[in-house]
Amino acid sequence: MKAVHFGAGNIGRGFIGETLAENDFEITFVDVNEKIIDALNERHGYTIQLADETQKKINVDNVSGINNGKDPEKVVAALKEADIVTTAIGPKILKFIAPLIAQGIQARKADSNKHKVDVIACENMIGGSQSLKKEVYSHLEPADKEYADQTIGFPNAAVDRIVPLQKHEDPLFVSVEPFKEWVVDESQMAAPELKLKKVHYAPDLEPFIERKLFSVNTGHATVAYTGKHKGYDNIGDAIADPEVLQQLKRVLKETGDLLIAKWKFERKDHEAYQKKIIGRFENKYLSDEIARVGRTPIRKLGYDERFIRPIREAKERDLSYKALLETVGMIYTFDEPKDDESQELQKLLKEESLNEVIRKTTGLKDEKLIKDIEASYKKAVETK
Ligand SMILES: NC(=O)C1=CN([C@@H]2O[C@H](COP(=O)(O)OP(=O)(O)OC[C@H]3O[C@@H](n4cnc5c(N)ncnc54)[C@H](O)[C@@H]3O)[C@@H](O)[C@H]2O)C=CC1
Ligand SMILES: O=P(O)(O)OC[C@H]1O[C@](O)(CO)[C@@H](O)[C@@H]1O
Repeated sequence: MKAVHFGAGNIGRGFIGETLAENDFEITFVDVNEKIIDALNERHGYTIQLADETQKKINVDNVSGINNGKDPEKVVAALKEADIVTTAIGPKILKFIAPLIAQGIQARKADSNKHKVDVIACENMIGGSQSLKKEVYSHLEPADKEYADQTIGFPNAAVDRIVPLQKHEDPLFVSVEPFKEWVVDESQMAAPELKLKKVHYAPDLEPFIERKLFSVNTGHATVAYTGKHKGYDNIGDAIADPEVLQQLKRVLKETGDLLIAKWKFERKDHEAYQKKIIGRFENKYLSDEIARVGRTPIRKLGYDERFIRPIREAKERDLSYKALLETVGMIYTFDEPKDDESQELQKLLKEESLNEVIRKTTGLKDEKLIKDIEASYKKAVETK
């Protein structure tokens, strides 16, 4: 069976590739990074290493690569033959690969291919695959859409594994944490008979993705922004600081109370889940930069993202969101030269009123919340 995977980066090679290979797929990675694509085509395999005391190595074989910047027609040809399509490319990049996926669908239609296939976006976002579907459909004619409605699924998914930036001589080598969880919304699949082992299929993804995004991602980002505020550059150093750890625990208490109220998780199970997450962030075998975990702060400040959505929903339910607000204040002080969005945010704060920047970045219209964030930002500036 054949898989086409967009994004041969950290999670692409370090998690999705591993899982597809374990399920006996021949994998075609699609990426614009020439060095990675050349290495995949030279060696047709790469190694993953677990970041724990075992240092276990896992080989991923039967892989090749296509540079979509240079050879888009080869990507369309691969999509024509694919049994599954996956992405781990970044939420903002999905719209750039959508035209190619649309051409792949048109090529399958031209072949009268009735074989059903799922396109699964493995990105840290709510509704990733459905959002990709919208982009893809914007490039299709009505008859193509009808064909796609019958044969192509876009099931949302949640993927969880910490894969930091990689700095090895071998450009394909990836060091990953041992923990991994990939959940797919079964109700949105076109080909539910194709189930991957080691992937969990849920009748409703929402509780899973919210639990993951508002615990792992809100929590990790809190360590990054609080750590940066205190002058750290590395997640391990930041979380070793009792004040950063305390802020993480306060934030997780707030998102936990919301998740328990909303999805009726058992408190003791959820607390065990949170404890495990903190242990994952403290993993001494991983070296993770704050610049990576805090990357693209404007995206992370979004209306449906890991901070503003739990704040909005906690407010609606009369639950506390004090610590979340404090972290949001610190996000606006995140000045990271390696991150373009952080620089854009700092520029915005110099050129426009604070009120305007908060409205623009969060999409909020709630005056009280906007005022609260203003106060929280001012406090973060004073205490930096
Ligand atoms: N690294 C992690 O621990 C996790 C990441 N994710 C999600 O996975 C996605 C990817 O994250 P990472 O692997 O960390 O990033 P990454 O930067 O390592 O990988 C992204 C890859 O996409 C490629 N790319 C960028 N623009 C492209 C384009 N137009 N066409 C083809 N390829 C293009 C890049 O060259 C890169 O190889 C993100 O949405 C992230 O939220 C989800 C869970 C864990
Ligand atoms: O990819 P994003 O959304 O920038 O966020 C990075 C996140 O990815 C992870 O590595 C895994 O979900 C988290 O540790 C981190 O919070």
